[in-house]
Amino acid sequence: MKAYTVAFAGNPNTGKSTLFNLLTGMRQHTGNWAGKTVITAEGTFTHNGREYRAVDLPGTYSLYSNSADEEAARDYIIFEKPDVTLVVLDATSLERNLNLALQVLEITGRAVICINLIDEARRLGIDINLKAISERLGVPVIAISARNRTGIKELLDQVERVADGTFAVEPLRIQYSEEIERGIAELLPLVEQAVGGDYPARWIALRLLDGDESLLASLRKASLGIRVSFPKEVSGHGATACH
Ligand SMILES: Nc1nc2c(ncn2[C@@H]2O[C@H](COP(=O)(O)OP(=O)(O)OP(=O)(O)O)[C@@H](O)[C@H]2O)c(=O)[nH]1
Ligand SMILES: [Mg+2]
Repeated sequence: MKAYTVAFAGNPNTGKSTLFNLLTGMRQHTGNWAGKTVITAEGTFTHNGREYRAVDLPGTYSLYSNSADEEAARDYIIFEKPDVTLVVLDATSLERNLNLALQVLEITGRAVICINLIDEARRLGIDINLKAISERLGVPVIAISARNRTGIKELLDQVERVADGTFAVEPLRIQYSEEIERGIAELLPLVEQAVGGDYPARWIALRLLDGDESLLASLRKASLGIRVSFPKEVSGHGATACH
């Protein structure tokens, strides 16, 4: 049986490495300051008799191309195509953290949302409606405390269901302004032709509209060349940001 690959994505300091260490028995550095994980770490664990390869991605606030960390996390999800991307969120600042979850869902529906630090949220009196978030996002949403080791079995059960297709994901698709949607519609056939069906064409079209040169460079490196050049005034970030 082939091992499933699970990539851990999330904002800095949301407990990705704490969860990674708990599952793999490894000792990735953890700490309470941002940017601890700079090198992607790999380990393995088993659940229900199945082997999983865990990949701890650097913490990022987005998957645009603002830093080497963001490019590394983005490229891993796009090109390595993990069976499941586990998006680890901080339960005490969900609104900010959900931005990254939405971006991951634009790239892949094979995702599970892991709301970590639920112990801290409870202490602060924060009540989270997991069912409502799951229905809205179209993927499983589980609350855990990596520090207290609670919710881990439920989390891995859902990871398994997404990996083996038992959970039929329906990732939320963000509807942008008419102008942006028109741009996507124009670009989409060209992107699909260039990259084929294995890559997230809508996300790539969106990033091209935003002038994301770094993504283009990564596509070229993967021999998925798209012949586009950006006029200077178009280049930049933010036009399609979902925040
Ligand atoms: N209260 C509480 N603290 C946690 C929990 N999980 C992790 N932490 C703490 O949160 C801090 C950050 O944890 P890390 O695992 O280093 O976070 P990370 O997401 O890997 O951080 P980066 O590598 O910077 O992206 C550490 O001090 C952890 O002990 C949890 O479930 N509850
Ligand atoms: Mg880390």
